[in-house]
Amino acid sequence: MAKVVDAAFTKDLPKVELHAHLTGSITPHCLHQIWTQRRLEDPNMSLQDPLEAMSRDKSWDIMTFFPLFSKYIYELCSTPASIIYSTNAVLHDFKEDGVVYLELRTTPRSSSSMSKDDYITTTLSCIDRFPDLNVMATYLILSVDRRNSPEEAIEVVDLAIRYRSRGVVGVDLCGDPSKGDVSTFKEAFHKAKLYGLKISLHFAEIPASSSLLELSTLLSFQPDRLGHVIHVPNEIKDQVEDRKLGLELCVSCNVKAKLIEGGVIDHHFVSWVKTGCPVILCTDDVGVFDSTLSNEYLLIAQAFNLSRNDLIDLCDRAVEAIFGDKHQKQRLWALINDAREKWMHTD
Ligand SMILES: CNc1ncnc2c1ncn2[C@@H]1O[C@H](COP(=O)(O)O)[C@@H](O)[C@H]1O
Repeated sequence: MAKVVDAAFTKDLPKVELHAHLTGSITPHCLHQIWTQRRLEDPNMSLQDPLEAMSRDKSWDIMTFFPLFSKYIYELCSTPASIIYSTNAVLHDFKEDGVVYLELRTTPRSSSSMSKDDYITTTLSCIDRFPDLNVMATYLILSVDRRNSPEEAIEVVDLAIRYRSRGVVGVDLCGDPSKGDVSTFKEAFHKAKLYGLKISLHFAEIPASSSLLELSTLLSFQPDRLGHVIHVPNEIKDQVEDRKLGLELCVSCNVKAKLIEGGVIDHHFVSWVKTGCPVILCTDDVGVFDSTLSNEYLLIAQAFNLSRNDLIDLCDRAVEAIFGDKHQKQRLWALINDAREKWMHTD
């Protein structure tokens, strides 16, 4: 009997998740709990119920997606209590899906009841206190938003340096790709590199953010990994391949936010997986796009006719690109070897 790739198999795979935005990973259900509590405290609160605002039949594009955070979820999750509740839920959800190593990324933000420092220490405390740390190791990446000023970007890097000993492993550049001038962040990313932080960059998400100038500037930041890599011109593709950069591919996000034309079968996974770059399947924003990491593996297997061994190999290569240390890598490779052994003997 052929050994099928099904949901039980992809859930059991020891997966690493390297591109998950914390706020985008909160489910509408969890946000609804926070909304309900807020309504009890303030019956005049006018924010829409997340079950409606983020209903599953809603369709997203670049114009509607980014304001969902800046104008809605950030309003809802603006207190330490809501950050604790939602971060714990996100950690629990990834662990339940069979994630064994997680790098969560988040943009430091403040509100009337917390500073950026408070936001980060609150998130790090949730990670420290997570009861299943031995099952799922979690690290934090701090994000610079493309709308940030150069000073704000340096502030993010300084925070990352300050909280390094507590589990911050790198910095990211994210946000609406139609906004901002990436060259203004040179100094910030240079400082990050100088202090030994790892760098991941959102790269070529839309045609407008894929000019030779922008992509060459981003490569000059010496990134360790790139996210999305959709509209990459050939000369830049060669450089990415030469450097063997880790590539964080977010299939459902790209399809559902219409960053690519067509469906999963049309995804650029197929062109990158043939290169020497480690390809890492990631969820991006599971709370919005409603596809868990195990489901991403299933979708890719179905679309490209991949076997169990192909998926185990994919998990194996992904480990090369983690920002964690060699002990984490050894732990992950041991888990992957165990999975290979187990599934070889299971129908
Ligand atoms: C198409 N995918 C994407 N492309 C670019 N940036 C994205 C993103 N998905 C999420 N973000 C960035 O992550 C923030 C939310 O999480 P945090 O508040 O940081 O935890 C968004 O505001 C956006 O800046």
